[in-house]
Amino acid sequence: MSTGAPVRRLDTTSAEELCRAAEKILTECGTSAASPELLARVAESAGDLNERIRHELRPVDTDDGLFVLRGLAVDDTAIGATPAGWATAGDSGALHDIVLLLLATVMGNPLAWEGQQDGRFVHNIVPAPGHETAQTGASSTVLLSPHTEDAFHPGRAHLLMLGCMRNRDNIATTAASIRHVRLDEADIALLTRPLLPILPDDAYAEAQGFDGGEPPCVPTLFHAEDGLTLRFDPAYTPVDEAPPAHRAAYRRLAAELARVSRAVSLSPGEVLVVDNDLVVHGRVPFAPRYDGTDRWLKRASVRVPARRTRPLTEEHEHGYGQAAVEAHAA
Ligand SMILES: O=C(O)CCC(=O)C(=O)O
Ligand SMILES: [Fe+2]
Repeated sequence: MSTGAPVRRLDTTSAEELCRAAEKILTECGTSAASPELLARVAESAGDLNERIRHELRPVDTDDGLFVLRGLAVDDTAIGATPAGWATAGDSGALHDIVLLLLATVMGNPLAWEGQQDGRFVHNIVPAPGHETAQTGASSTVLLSPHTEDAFHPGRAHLLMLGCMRNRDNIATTAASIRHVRLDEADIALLTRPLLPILPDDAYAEAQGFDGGEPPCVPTLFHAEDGLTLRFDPAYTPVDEAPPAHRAAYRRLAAELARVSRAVSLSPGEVLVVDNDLVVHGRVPFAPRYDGTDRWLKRASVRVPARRTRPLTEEHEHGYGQAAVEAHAA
């Protein structure tokens, strides 16, 4: 069930075609872990997918800044137990990693990070013991505050994909679009000024130790050709260092995002696609089960070549020494 999110539906033939393509690649490569061979096979296979699949994966085209793709199936028995953490997930649900990579490749260029989840292109998002209150995907009992994915980095995704494997308690992802927010011109003017840095989040231990330069100050809002975009991660932004007027504007933006926030509870097989320049996402708190039946999402990040949704000055940021790795040659 998804509350109010635009839905796009893959027909059965297309879903089967995707599944067969993924099975073939998995048989040939034996794993969904990144390798040049796997990525080459994904690129080739994505190029052969039918027109209807391409149509359903057209760019996000409403102010909601997201859509839910339905029609794919997940066999709850075949995927096995929910892994106890990303580090031990290995090839669990590998077929679905490859399906997600194929979809990501139709929409753009999948991204991986050397410093996150062993450089995999598809991440496992599961609650992990000891991380309950972290501000990362591994948390559970706290609200994961609304954020732009990898906001600290100039190479962050344009699109974020969350594919649902299991979600027995219907735990919602939250999503709030900057295009639904009401702010006055003075607040917008303040928030388009580069006054505050966004520091690397707790999923990036190495980047947090970076000593190769000062954290760059970045604007929170940006006037792109087709409207406002945002780069927002309050849990990793030292908002208290800004002058009072700026702080107040930042708080009003946060309140507006909370006001327009929607809950999207994914069912197995559904894939949520979020425009990471328009929408901040998070997750409601929940009680982890830790018995192999926990909520389990697969996450992929996508760069869309030639998108003009960000200030050009981002190109000069050091990115805290983290390198985003693109799956396919540009
Ligand atoms: O668990 C969720 O619904 C979202 C978690 C999250 O922020 C992410 O995976 O990037
Ligand atoms: Fe996230």
